[in-house]
Amino acid sequence: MSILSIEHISYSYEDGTKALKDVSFSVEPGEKTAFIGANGSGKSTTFLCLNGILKPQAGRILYKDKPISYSKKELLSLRSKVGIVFQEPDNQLFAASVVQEISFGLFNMKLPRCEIEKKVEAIVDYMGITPFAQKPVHLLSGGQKKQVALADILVMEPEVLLMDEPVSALDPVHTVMLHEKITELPKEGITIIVSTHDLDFALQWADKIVVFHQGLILKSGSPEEIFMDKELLVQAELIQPKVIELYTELTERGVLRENLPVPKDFQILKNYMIEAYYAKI
Ligand SMILES: Nc1ncnc2c1ncn2[C@@H]1O[C@H](COP(=O)(O)OP(=O)(O)OP(=O)(O)O)[C@@H](O)[C@H]1O
Repeated sequence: MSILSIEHISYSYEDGTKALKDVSFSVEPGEKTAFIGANGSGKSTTFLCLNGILKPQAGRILYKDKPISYSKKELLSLRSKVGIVFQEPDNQLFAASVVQEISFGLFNMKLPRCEIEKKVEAIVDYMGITPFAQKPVHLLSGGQKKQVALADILVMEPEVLLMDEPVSALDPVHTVMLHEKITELPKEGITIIVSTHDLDFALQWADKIVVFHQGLILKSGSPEEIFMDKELLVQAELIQPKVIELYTELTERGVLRENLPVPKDFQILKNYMIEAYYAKI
């Protein structure tokens, strides 16, 4: 069973921009998927369709193999299971204080106050936002808003998390923290789709990469399949991660032996080189 799939969807905005043209793909439960593609290639529009905010003019979206019907009740139910963290947190945050913001959805679900307080406290702690938990949202920095936006969604315990550019505006420490969280969450059964321009992160993190270009999906596959395909990357206006470029060159020059697994980061490549060095002396 796929948890989320789209079949032949097309979406045009009111001004006539054809943002998606016959796009199909599916995501399995617990899978870590990265959407990559140049600016304006259709990644965010796909997110908005997946969460039911936009309704495609053609094609259909299935949640757990059942097509979504767009009735008010079903959309509410879909959005409680498929949470979206927007690229711009200001599109998502509107309550006065951080704690009120994170509690809002739980109050809407009419949970008992003590349960709400417990859940909010746990998520504030998990996301490391205790130092500014009582602050008004509009006084937070861009990166802090980003953390609150994620807490806001996580507290609702979604089954699928859509994250549009999750680390833009985050400093290095919070980038690492967020990367750790989105590596941990799938182990707890949450399916995550991330839209990112950070191809090094996509290579390390994702199980599956989906390449967007001008409203089309050019290819989806494992990080190795995608990032070793230089022609595809040129067509998609993307740049091959440096670690793969170097690995390819070292293999072609015979410095590294053939058939070593594609390295996901420079630490692995360094280990290959140390091994190659000792094999030669
Ligand atoms: N509200 C809108 N009205 C009209 N056109 C839009 C609207 N939102 C997006 N578009 C257009 O739809 C196309 C796809 O945009 P989308 O935001 O989905 O791309 P993206 O891949 O997420 O880009 P980025 O990497 O820059 O965030 C672009 O041509 C964009 O200009």
